Amino acid sequence: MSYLRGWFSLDTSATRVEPNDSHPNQSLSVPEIHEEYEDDGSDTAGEDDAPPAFPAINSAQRAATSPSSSSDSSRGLSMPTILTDSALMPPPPAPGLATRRPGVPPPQSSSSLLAPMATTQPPKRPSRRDKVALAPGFGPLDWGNLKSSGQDLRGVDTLMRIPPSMLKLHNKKEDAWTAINGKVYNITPYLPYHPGGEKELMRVAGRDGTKLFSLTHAWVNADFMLDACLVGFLVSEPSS
Ligand code: HEM
Repeated sequence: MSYLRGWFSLDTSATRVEPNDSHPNQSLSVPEIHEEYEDDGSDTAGEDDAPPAFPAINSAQRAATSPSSSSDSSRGLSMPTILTDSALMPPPPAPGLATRRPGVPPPQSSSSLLAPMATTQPPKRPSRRDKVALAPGFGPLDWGNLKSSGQDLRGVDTLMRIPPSMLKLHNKKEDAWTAINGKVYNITPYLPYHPGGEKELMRVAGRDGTKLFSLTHAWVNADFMLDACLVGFLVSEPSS
């Protein structure tokens, strides 16, 4: 501790630094550097500067270490214990990745590190019931091309006001109309392009198909799909 005294006392051993030209108002008191920092015990009777044992003598950490080094540890000089393989936590009993099969659940084990079941299922195949093989040249892009070709897909000269009794007359494949959201479309040209098949599409021929259409695929934009097939607007039956 004696070496610290030089910092706090203004005794004569402090070297005075005279102000120089560049800092005329400053003066610094620099302690004289002592030869050695070791405590000689002469003026610090009763003080103990030895660092505390770490871990503390009675700590749980020390109690957990090997008793063979107890004599060293009491002086805080113990070496850390190096764990052998058998002292380490054993690895989980998971089977290798090579044994995993998609769709086959891993053996039930709470300690398994395998991915959860949901990610081992094979992709779901679409239901065959709804799948319809479209003829070559009748895909969505082909329908888009036909719509923009300028070909007449309406079959009428002007847009009409169409009551249900008139709609009803157009229920054949060669002449099929349906109403979706108040608009009447000629669906005959679209029949071979419909991804759900002709048969399903014909279920709404000659009638208001809004409900069945929305129940089947509300996300499909009929307005856009059939804009080139618009023939008129559904109106209520005229009272005669
Ligand atoms: C009247 C106007 C209709 C239009 C413009 C239309 C259009 C479409 C379109 C664009 C798809 C493909 C949807 C997708 O991949 O997400 C589709 C699929 C389908 N549509 Fe329609 N549809 C119409 C009416 C109907 C009707 C009345 C039915 C009968 C219930 C129907 C049954 C189906 C079915 C089952 C599919 C699924 C086909 C598959 O994924 O393989 N559609 N339709």
